[in-house]
Formats: sequence, structure tokens, C-alpha cells
Amino acid sequence: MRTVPLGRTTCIIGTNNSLNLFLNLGAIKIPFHFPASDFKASPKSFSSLPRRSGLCRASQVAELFPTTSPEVFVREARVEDCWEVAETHCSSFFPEYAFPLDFVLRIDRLIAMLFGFSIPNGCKRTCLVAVVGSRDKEACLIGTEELKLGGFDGRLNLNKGYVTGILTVDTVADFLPRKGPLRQRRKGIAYISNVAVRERYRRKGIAKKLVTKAEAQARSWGCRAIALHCDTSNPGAIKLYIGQGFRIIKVPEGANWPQPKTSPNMQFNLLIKLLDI
Ligand SMILES: CC(=O)SCCNC(=O)CCNC(=O)[C@H](O)C(C)(C)COP(=O)(O)OP(=O)(O)OC[C@H]1O[C@@H](n2cnc3c(N)ncnc32)[C@H](O)[C@@H]1OP(=O)(O)O
Repeated sequence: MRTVPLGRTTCIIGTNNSLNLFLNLGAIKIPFHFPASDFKASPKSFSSLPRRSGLCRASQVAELFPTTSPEVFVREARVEDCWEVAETHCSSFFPEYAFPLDFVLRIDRLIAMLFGFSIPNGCKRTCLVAVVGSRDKEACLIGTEELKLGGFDGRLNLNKGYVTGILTVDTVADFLPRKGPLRQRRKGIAYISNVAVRERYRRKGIAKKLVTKAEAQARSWGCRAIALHCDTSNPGAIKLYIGQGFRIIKVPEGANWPQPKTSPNMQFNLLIKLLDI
């Protein structure tokens, strides 16, 4: 038996290759059981799973959607985008996962996005999406502007378009050094995270559009700077941010500044851009 914790989901792979999933929603645990007969799995390597006929990787579902569209525009994510946001995140950051773990990851991400976004008082967070196939002015929105679910606009749009890229921007400053002896949260600096563009849409300027929109959002919140962490072994992303005017900040010797919580071996650069308001 093998237990794989995945954020809000615990995945237990039985000795007979059956799969038990538990979605942890606070006090509630929702169990799902997939019998071994559903798929032939090697408990050692889920990434080399032979696929059950009729089943495909969750990322392949995306392949069914249109690839080309004349225009990409960036807007705030809405609830109806949730699955595509989770799908874009997981296929970009964990491309090596195969069914069923890739599917579980997406469910986990979805739950984290909808129920796990508790934002400290006075802070803001928005998830932006780059969309093809629908302009915002064509949007037929159902619901009120005040309705928010996590970082998502809670209104529904029946003509939603297709999500090709994502970015989260906030003023929570969880990964910025704290201020003074009381270690207060830093104000006036927006923070970008979770930037991802679906593989088929890369090198078309979509990430640039997302970053530009995030900067505009930060300005509208009154921020004077915008920051992010980027994995030092991701030269493409570093080039993107340097090209957008970000500069790498040298961390003072001995300083124990916070970093994103990913794999312990990952090294990050802190990049900052000053915003003219
Ligand atoms: C703060 C964070 O979240 S960092 C994490 C970044 N995300 C990831 O690494 C997830 C996987 N990667 C991706 O999703 C994408 O490759 C991204 C987000 C890094 C880039 O998205 P794209 O839409 O392809 O970037 P975009 O087309 O706007 O590129 C702008 C510029 O960045 C640079 N750039 C982007 N990707 C690359 C690359 N793979 N290699 C070299 N340069 C690159 C180039 O200078 C490019 O301009 P050019 O195409 O005119 O040469």
C-alpha cells in the first residue's frame, strides 16, 4: 500500500493496485474508490501507466478544444473557468503526471482554488485568465459583482471562451520579507504567482499579456511595485520577466527571506519591478 498526499487530497494505492482517494474538506473527508479493474497500474510508476481504452490523460481532454483563434484577451477568472484553470496549472507545472494522478491533481487544485483561498483582512487576490474564443464585452453574466469565490469572480458567463493561460496576483505578501520587529506584512507590493500558459499556446506573447494586466491590476490597488519568485532553473520564464522590466534582487547575506513552498531542493530568484503610478 502506498499513500500519496496531494495537498487537499490523499491518494492511497492499494496492494492490489486499487486506488482510494480522500478529498479533505476541513472536518469532512469525501472518499472515492477506483477498483484495480478500472486501470492497470504499476504502483511504482504511475507516470508509465498503460491507459485504459476510452480513458485519456486529463490534459488530453484539452486537445479536444479549438487550437487556433484570432484573439487572446486577459480578464479576471470566473467560476466557470475553474476546471480549465486547474487543467492549465497542472499540465504546465506537472506535465509528467499520467492518469489517474493527473486527474486527482486537477481535482485537488480545483478544491484548493475554490475553498482554500482565505485572504487576510485588507488584502486582495485575483486570478487572471488569458482566453480565446470570446470577448468580454460579449459576456452574458449571471450573478452580482460582489459574489467572490476564492480569487474568482463568482458570476457565471454562458459564452466563456477557452482558457489558454493563467496568473494569480495578490497583495498578501506571504513570500516577501516581513517588516520591523513586529514582522508586519509588507504593503504596497503586489505579488505574482502561478503563471502558466498551455504548451500549444506558448511563445505567442500570452504570458506577456498576463503580466501586463497584473501590473495594471496592482496599480489599481495602489501598489508601487510588483514582485515574484522564479525557479532559477527556468531560464525561459526569467527571460520573460527581465524582458518585462523586472530585476533580480540580491538577497542579503544571511537573510532568511521566505520562499514559495515547493520542492525543498528548488532554488528561486526574487524579481521586482517598480510601477509608475
Ligand atoms: C512567477 C511564476 O509563476 S514563474 C513560473 C513560470 N511558469 C512555468 O514555468 C510553467 C511552464 N511554462 C509556461 O507556462 C510558459 O512557458 C511561460 C509562462 C514561462 C511563458 O509563457 P509564453 O506565453 O510562452 O511567454 P511569451 O510568449 O509571452 O514570451 C515572452 C518572452 O519571454 C521569453 N520566453 C518565454 N518562454 C521562453 C522559452 N521557453 N525560452 C526562452 N525564452 C522564453 C522570450 O523572450 C519571449 O519573447 P519572444 O517569444 O518574442 O522571444
